[in-house]
Amino acid sequence: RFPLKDSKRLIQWLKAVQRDNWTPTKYSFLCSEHFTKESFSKRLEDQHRLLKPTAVPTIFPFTEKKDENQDYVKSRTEIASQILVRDGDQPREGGCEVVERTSYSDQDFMVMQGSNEMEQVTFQTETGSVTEQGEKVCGQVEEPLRRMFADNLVTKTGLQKKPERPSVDNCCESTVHAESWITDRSGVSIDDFTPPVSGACKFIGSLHSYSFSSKHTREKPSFPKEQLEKKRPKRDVEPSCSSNKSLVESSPNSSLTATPQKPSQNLSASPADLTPQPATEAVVGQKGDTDANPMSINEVIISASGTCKLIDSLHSYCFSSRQSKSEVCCLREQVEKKNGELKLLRQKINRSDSQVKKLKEKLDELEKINFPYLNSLLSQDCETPQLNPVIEPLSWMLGTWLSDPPGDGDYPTMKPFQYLEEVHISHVGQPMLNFSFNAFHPDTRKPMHRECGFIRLKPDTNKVAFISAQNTGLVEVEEGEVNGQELSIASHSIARISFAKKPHVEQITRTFRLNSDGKLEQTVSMATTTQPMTRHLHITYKKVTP
Ligand code: HEM
Repeated sequence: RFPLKDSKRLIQWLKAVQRDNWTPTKYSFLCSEHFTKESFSKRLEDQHRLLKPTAVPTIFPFTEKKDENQDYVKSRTEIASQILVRDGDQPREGGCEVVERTSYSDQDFMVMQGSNEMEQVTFQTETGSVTEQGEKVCGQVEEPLRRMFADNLVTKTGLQKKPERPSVDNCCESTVHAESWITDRSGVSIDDFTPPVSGACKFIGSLHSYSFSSKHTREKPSFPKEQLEKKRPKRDVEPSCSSNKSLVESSPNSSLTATPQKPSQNLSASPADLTPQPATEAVVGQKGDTDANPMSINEVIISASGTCKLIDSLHSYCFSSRQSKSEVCCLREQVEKKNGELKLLRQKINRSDSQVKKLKEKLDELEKINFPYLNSLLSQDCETPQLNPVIEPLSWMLGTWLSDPPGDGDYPTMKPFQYLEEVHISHVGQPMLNFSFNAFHPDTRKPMHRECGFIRLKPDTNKVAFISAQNTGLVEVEEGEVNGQELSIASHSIARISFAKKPHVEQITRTFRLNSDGKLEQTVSMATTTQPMTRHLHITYKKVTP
């Protein structure tokens, strides 16, 4: 820094600088290149190079010597006195972050012009290697981050607007190199890095600006210098990434109000990583000036890269969050699609249910047809009237009976056959029994022989009359006796339709018996016009109703 408080030395400096119409401020710095080796001493504790309080710059490759010009010297003296009157504040540490390359009379020398506005950027000679280091660090970060960093740097410094000056020394080479690195990527907006339509990303993106503005705030650290010095790593220490904590600590005056929580386990840098590192020797002046410890550009790069890494790690949460949201949306679409399919399936099921219901009804009908005896069972719901006492001797015949096993049929004129038969013998309170015999084919369940009629008892006797009408066109009356649980009857009269099939039956005998096992047994014999009395049927029934 220019020794603004030391008028004598300030005049010497200004005289040496030979710059017209220029007044140094507390943000003005002179490059260490303009001082002899002897102008520096080393700090005992850390061997840090310090400018001696008596140092005056002497190294200036001017082609013209103006130091002999008395007017010029006078002018320098006036300027120095004005400064002393106007500027009573002691320059503060870190008061300059950005330096300006200036020249005078076609001669290049370095004056670092710092301001809170970070107007311009120039690298010092010494920072060249460190800048490369910074670039290396930046090069390790992802391209979007680099671009974002460059964008921020350009935006903040207005580098694009500054015409590039020809370089004449190492400092300037560094400058040019850095500028080209920056301007090559200057067209990229931070929005390019920030995911679109993401409030969180925008917010985190805004933290990048804080990562730079926080450098400004380091000009005015809230903690004592000693504390700061302890936190500072050595200059030759490789800068590392910063943690979230360090971000907060390094920005004591930042208006950052949100503190991201635990951004990444990978970022393990200590809080000291983001504390201002010692500026290059070129910007260190006398003892009083050593307090002025501005951020050099390499520190900006390094710290910014570390901070940007940190902020970048926050973005990963945004991305994962957005990815999760995307997955949720995807799943929601799938669920909606499945719901649609489910709705269609339900409609199909309803239709199927309806069809099943109809089929079931049809099946019931078919079962009734195929198993007419079951159908008969259903009809048993009717309340049975009181049994007429007249027919009490035949009461053992009451009930519904099913063939068990299938009945056997034979006759000399035919092959033996089997058949199923259901028998209903009931009463309605009258002095007679109602009966129906329905035979079915055992395999096809097709109806075969059927007959129905009445069984009457002659009151107070065991004489029984059996009146039957058959589907073959035969009408007959059989009479006989009931003895116990056996009824034996024989044809009394037979009539038939005129077109009855031949051979005509001429005689019929039957026997009903209730066996000891509770089964009803029937035997039918007949005589036809061609065959003598021969058994035609034999069957036993199992009672299926109480
Ligand atoms: C009391 C009752 C019945 C009488 C009077 C009767 C009478 C006859 C007569 C006259 C014939 C002809 C015989 C021949 O061709 O030589 C016949 C045949 C036959 N009957 Fe009966 N039948 C009776 C009950 C049944 C029953 C319950 C079945 C059981 C399914 C049955 C099944 C047959 C069969 C399969 C034939 C031989 C084929 C035919 O001529 O249709 N009959 N029956």
